[in-house]
Amino acid sequence: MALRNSGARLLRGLQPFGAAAAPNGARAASTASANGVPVEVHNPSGAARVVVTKPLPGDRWLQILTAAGCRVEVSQCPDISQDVATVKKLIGSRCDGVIGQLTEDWGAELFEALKAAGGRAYSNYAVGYNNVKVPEASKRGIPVGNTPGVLTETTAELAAALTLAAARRVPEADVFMRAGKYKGWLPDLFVGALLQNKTVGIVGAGRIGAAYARMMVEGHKMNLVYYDPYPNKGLEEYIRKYGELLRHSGEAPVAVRRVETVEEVLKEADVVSLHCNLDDTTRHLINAERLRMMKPNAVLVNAARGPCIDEAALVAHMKKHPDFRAGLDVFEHEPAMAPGLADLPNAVIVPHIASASLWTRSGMATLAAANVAGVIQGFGAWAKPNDITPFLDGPIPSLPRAAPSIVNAKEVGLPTAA
Ligand SMILES: O=C(O)C(=O)CO
Repeated sequence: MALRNSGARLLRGLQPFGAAAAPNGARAASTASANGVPVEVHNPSGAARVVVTKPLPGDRWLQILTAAGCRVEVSQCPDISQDVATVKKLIGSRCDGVIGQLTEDWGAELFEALKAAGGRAYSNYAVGYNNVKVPEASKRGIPVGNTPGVLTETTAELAAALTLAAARRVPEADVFMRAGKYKGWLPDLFVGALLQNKTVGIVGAGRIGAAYARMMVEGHKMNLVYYDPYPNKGLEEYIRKYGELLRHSGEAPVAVRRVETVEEVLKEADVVSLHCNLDDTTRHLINAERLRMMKPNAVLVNAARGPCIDEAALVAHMKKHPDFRAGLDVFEHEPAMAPGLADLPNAVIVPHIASASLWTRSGMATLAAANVAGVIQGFGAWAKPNDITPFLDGPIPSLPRAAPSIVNAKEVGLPTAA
């Protein structure tokens, strides 16, 4: 069921993102039609045409594109997910670049349409890009951007919130209160799990996984066990130093250990949080067999990608083990949920909002725009993709002359720019 944009905005209680924003020096938006799809047009006389498939928050992204001489057309299509046919209409016969969404299927058909329209750049408005068949873009010489760095803490905070909510049964207790069922304090009312001094396990110790691990280790003095094909020495060092600090203060120190297999994490941890990319090696990483390896009262958190968990197997496991808890931000077949999931009191479920802080969502827009504007202006790929802060504030004319994060820079021969 496609929710209409306007309805969704009402639900969020927000003004439409970017509507009629007139960035410095640019004229206010007008409306037009791109092959029947309504669009809002900014900087109509811009030399390069850039399509943005959804309204985005803030207006720095628009300032960046208009300063780069782009005419910007923002889709006003009311469907939440725009299908390939709609995006092709938006691309039309001339399009220099697109900022697209993780809900769109960017494969051969769309990259062919973009190439045929003279397209030179694509950026996902997301750090994850499992919706993008990058080799199809590379084959056509189109750089693909993403938005790392600005989601790290926001996403990790939501994963931590899901962990606490699941461990301490917050949504269940909230529903109970609202139903007027609270008749007085009881020793056994909504008894949950204490996190302090337990073991948190993470699968994937990249930026977001490491930030989450720090939050759980520092905040709750948990020990960390992690699986990642590559050691995260910085994280290990940080936790060792924190352990030393605790020891000096007369407290039990915390420990960190990298293990060789996902199974070791699952067997050992009281809380397991997934922070891996979705690819063929991580699809159904958590299946019935691996769920059985976990402690029957463990907490499983997923703010990565839904298909990393076999959701039907999870539902069956949670029915059998009512003390097993899950905190899920993402779902295998979004926006649908596996039958029975929504009825489980031991599941905490939220609608893919891990990156939903205004700072992050605006920063993602800035980075996506800088990716597209950078490539269109002939800049190379930013040499320090782990430090995108120079793009986030400061006057637009002084931005680095680079595209902040291009995932296939090497494949398309984009040079590195400092
Ligand atoms: O950026 C991503 O990959 C998301 O899932 C949404 O923020």
